[in-house]
Amino acid sequence: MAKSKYEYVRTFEFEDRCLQNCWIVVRLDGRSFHRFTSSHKFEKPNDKRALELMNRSAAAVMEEFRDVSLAYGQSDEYSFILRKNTDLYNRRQSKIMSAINSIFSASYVYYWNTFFEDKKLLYPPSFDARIVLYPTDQNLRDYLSWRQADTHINNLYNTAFWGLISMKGLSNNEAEKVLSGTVSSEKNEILFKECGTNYNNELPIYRKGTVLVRKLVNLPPSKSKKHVICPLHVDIIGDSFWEEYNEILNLKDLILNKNFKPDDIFYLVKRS
Ligand SMILES: Nc1nc2c(ncn2[C@@H]2O[C@H](COP(=O)(O)OP(=O)(O)OP(=O)(O)O)[C@@H](O)[C@H]2O)c(=O)[nH]1
Ligand SMILES: [Mg+2]
Ligand SMILES: [Mg+2]
Repeated sequence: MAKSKYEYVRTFEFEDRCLQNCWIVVRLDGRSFHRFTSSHKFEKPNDKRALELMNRSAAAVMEEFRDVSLAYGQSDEYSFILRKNTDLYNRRQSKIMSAINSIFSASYVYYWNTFFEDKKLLYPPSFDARIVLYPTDQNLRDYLSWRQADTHINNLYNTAFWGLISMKGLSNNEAEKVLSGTVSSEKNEILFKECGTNYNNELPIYRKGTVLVRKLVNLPPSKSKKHVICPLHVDIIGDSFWEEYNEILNLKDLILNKNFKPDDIFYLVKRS
């Protein structure tokens, strides 16, 4: 086909392929969610429905892209891990990042009413995105450990902060002063003594965040093998998670999961 004289503009495009052999991590974060969560009166410090909406939207990304082998979310952020040998979009950064952000953001709006039946969406939420490449398995695990440690630090602080305000009647400034300079064990103790709350009894979804993993399971009634995405609220810093889900780092196919109970929460991947 003859080329038009305008064709040369393509030469301005640049190559943005992710380096081979690296884990690709896409992290999304809600833009100005301090404002968004207060406009929509999210519960403090954690709104379970909002976290479940984030999880549903992240599962939509995993339904679309098989090469996302794991995702981890907390607060207004989600990280998506693509297999290190993926050739999705020829590993082009801008394509991968923008497609994931778009599916996630659209799903967040699409599923809003499923989780907030009684709340109207007042304005369009939006998310920023970045992409980071990690060359070693250890780097990838350290990245995920960093995000889960962040979940713990923020959630312990927020639980103590809002506990002092709602149960002890302190002002924001007073609560901030009580917690200033305290280490984790002191925050745990303040929560227990002042608010009667044992931090360990807080919901795992708040304390650990959510990791989305793929499983191959037998589902009733036909008992046929189905590919599902399961939200887990478990430790991903230690070795046991990585031993149980060793196919993720070893880039192996899923094997039938015998521990799966059909009343576990899961999202069915429709196109097999
Ligand atoms: N009430 C409530 N607020 C939440 C919840 N999850 C997240 N947030 C709010 O969302 C904010 C997320 O923090 P950041 O991502 O650092 O800040 P941001 O306001 O989104 O600003 P940028 O990310 O820089 O655009 C928190 O500071 C909270 O104000 C929740 O479950 N309940
Ligand atoms: Mg944010
Ligand atoms: Mg954030």
